[in-house]
Amino acid sequence: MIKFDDVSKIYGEKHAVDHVSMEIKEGEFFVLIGPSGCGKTTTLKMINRLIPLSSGYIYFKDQPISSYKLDEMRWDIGYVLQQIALFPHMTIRDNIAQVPLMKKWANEDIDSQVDKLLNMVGLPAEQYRNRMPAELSGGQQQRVGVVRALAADPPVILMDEPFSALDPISREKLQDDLLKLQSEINKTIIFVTHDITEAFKLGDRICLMNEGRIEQIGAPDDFLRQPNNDFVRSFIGDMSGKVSFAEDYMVNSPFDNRCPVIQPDTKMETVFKLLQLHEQLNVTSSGKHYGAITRSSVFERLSEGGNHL
Ligand SMILES: Nc1ncnc2c1ncn2[C@@H]1O[C@H](COP(=O)(O)OP(=O)(O)OP(=O)(O)O)[C@@H](O)[C@H]1O
Repeated sequence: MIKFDDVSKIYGEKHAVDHVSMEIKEGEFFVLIGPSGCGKTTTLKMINRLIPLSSGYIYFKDQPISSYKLDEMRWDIGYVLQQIALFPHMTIRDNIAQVPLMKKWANEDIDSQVDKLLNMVGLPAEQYRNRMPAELSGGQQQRVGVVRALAADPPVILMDEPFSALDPISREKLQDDLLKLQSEINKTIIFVTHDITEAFKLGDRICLMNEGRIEQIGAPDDFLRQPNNDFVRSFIGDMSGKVSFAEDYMVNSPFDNRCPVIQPDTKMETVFKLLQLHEQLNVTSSGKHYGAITRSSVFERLSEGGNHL
């Protein structure tokens, strides 16, 4: 869907992005992560031509991005920022309707699209479509930002730290909702964050950058099992402790035969996500409820040396 071929961006002497080649597949949730200043935002903004390339090529649907008419390309690539700027004098509906209007959608199609998307992100359309932005909380405005980016049905959405200004609870909720939304609409999402937990939770694949270069690209599991080098190891450092815990859990879990979500062949990253990112798992099998387990109860019992959960 998006391909980088030896792309660089140079400011003066500095390579903000340094000979990057990578491919982002259709329908993929692709996360760009790395320390501050490593080139994440520059990489993202080159895709929708907010920043011109110094050298190399970026392809969108097999065509160089420079071959598209700028407006039309941007309509096909939604964009969500950390601080979304809704037009304060327009209703939520009108804010969302801007790109569909430019694409000359019929009013009734716009209305049904706005309502459908608002409902999908947990803002019942009846209640929210006619409100003004000032009547929404920060988290609700961020949801509208996601809807606005999706409004004209673009195949690709770029997201630049969209949840980083939110409190942890709203942030986790929005991450969950975005994952659910992604499973329903199956867009290609390229998501910038500097939060490793967020990257592991959301990403099908993660691209870890450092000083404009790619240190590693792969599924979360690849990072955990086969970090490319010391930089990767130290970047995911905190995560590795959690991994050995998840591995212990896999080995010692008495739930293997009962828990429908954790089976002996369940990918480690799935177990990891379940345990680290959900405080509680409800364990059921064949309609029978075995009760709820939490991370801390697993921890406690494993550390007692037993596997008698
Ligand atoms: N317009 C500019 N002029 C000069 N240097 C720039 C410009 N924009 C970015 N840079 C430099 O390019 C490098 C990459 O910046 P970029 O914003 O892509 O990093 P980032 O990984 O997104 O960082 P952060 O996580 O802090 O947002 C940085 O060293 C930055 O100082």
